[in-house]
Amino acid sequence: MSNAYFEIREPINEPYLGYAPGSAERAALKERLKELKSEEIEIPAIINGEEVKTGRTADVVMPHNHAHKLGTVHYCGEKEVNQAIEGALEAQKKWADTPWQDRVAIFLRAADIITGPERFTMNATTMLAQSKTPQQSEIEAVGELADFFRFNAWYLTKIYQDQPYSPDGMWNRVEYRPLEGFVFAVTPFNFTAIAGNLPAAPAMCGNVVLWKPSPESIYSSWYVMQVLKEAGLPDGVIQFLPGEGADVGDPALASEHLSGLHFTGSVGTFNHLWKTIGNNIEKYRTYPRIVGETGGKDFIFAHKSADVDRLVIAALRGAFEYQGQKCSAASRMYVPKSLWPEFSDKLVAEVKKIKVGDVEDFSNFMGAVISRKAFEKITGYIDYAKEAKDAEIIAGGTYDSSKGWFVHPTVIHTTDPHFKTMEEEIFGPVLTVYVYEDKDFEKTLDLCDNTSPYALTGAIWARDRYALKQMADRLRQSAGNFYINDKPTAAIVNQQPFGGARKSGTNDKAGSMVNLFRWLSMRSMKETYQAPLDWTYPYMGKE
Ligand SMILES: NC(=O)c1ccc[n+]([C@@H]2O[C@H](COP(=O)([O-])OP(=O)(O)OC[C@H]3O[C@@H](n4cnc5c(N)ncnc54)[C@H](O)[C@@H]3O)[C@@H](O)[C@H]2O)c1
Ligand SMILES: N[C@@H](CCC=O)C(=O)O
Repeated sequence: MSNAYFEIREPINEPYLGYAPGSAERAALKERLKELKSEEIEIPAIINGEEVKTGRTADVVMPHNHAHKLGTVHYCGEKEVNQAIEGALEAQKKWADTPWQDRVAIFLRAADIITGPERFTMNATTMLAQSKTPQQSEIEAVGELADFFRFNAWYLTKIYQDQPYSPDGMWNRVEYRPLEGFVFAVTPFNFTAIAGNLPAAPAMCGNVVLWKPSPESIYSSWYVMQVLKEAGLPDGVIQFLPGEGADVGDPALASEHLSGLHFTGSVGTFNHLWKTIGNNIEKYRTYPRIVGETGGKDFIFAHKSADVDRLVIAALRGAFEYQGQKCSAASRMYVPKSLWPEFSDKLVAEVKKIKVGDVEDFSNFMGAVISRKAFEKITGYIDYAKEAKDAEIIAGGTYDSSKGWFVHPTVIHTTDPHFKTMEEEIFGPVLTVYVYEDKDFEKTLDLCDNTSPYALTGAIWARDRYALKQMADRLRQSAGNFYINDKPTAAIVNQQPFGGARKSGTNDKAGSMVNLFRWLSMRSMKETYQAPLDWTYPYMGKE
């Protein structure tokens, strides 16, 4: 390979297709959905490029039609994890020395496969596996995933170019090495883009990765792995290890070669993984980097000067798109008394128009929640609100699990700012609103800041500029992604780097240079042109 100094063009965000009636993309997507549904697939592990069928299987079904089987997945355990670690360390010898341009070319090619020939496969598999509408699937399984690959490739070149100062007589250099060992990527069910990015970002930096996808979205994760293989990812660089959490997690975290954890999921799982790493700390050859993005209790805070019509739409989309199963979803709201009658009338009227059902019916705005477990958790909160004296359900509150895990968009009005559903992450289509006295604006900002242990996303609404400033200042630590007169969801790579602090995670912003730095270990190098020939210093000279 030539030693030429290569550059890649600054990417732009992938434009989304609209899937409007009569469009070619709508017809193509419907066709792909039909094809995929007509077949059952077998999902093995992939270790060193080989398909491994363990025989410990589980059914893969659709959340909106749980009787429909999409396939069978083979689960891994300690034996397969240990094989994967050994194979990854072997693959690392070549991969870590592969020039950056050859590494990133694979991910740039994968982005073009995702947005080109496999676009409708990517969209359709996420619709079927995670019950997303075509819109919700397009923005992430196609748009965001391709953006992650393209922008991370570009950021990486910027990092490599960042070099230290060299005074006369020397050349100071920094080498951005991959970590020594393997990175363990553990991914959540709700975003195919996150599932793909968590193993890909460290791999692009020259690391080898064990990827444990979520059992609840294994179907779309499998297709991401196929795209990476198709793009030329060498064997062993990303080991695909489906399985139950601890079956894969315990042996991976017990290895002396663990060099990093790239996690997105719930705070409970992250705390467990962090503690396990802490307990194993003496074993490791290097201190593992720990990156984890976790839950949220995301807010919308309205001032009395807010534009009510726009606020209603932001609340509806922010709370109910993808059934509220976004870590960023609006789940608590603070509305001043002076706006409440108009706001609640309009919000309830709009929520009543929402259609919930099979995502293959494109007139639906919402599909099903991911699993029986999620359904029971969410409906438990709804039932709790139904019984509570200090809360009233003003929209929704109904659910049906006979065919799929359907929960209707639900709005709770509470008189208690610490009501259970104002404080705990529900991860479903439930929005709780607390109405405050206009004169208590400042006190309510304090309340908003102190109510939840999370600090992921938040949105403030006002026309009054001074009020906006006051809100932004007071809520500075309340959200890592902060929105002004917008909904708190739908961050875009390279536009709103994503992540939160407090109990929402380490805020290492997915799809940013900050994230990539976590998978690189700097080696400072100083080359001296004329090393001294004399060990004495001038101050030692005779007076
Ligand atoms: N902050 C963010 O960027 C962000 C993005 C998406 C989702 N989330 C959060 O993720 C959660 C929803 O996702 P979920 O239900 O998939 O989360 P989860 O914590 O239940 O699972 C996440 C992953 O961890 C795995 N896991 C569980 N126990 C494990 C163990 N002992 N060892 C190894 N792996 C283990 C699961 O199998 C899954 O792959 C919500 O809390 C949501 O807020 C956060
Ligand atoms: N990045 C997504 C949320 C990812 C978490 O689920 C958003 O901004 O809505």
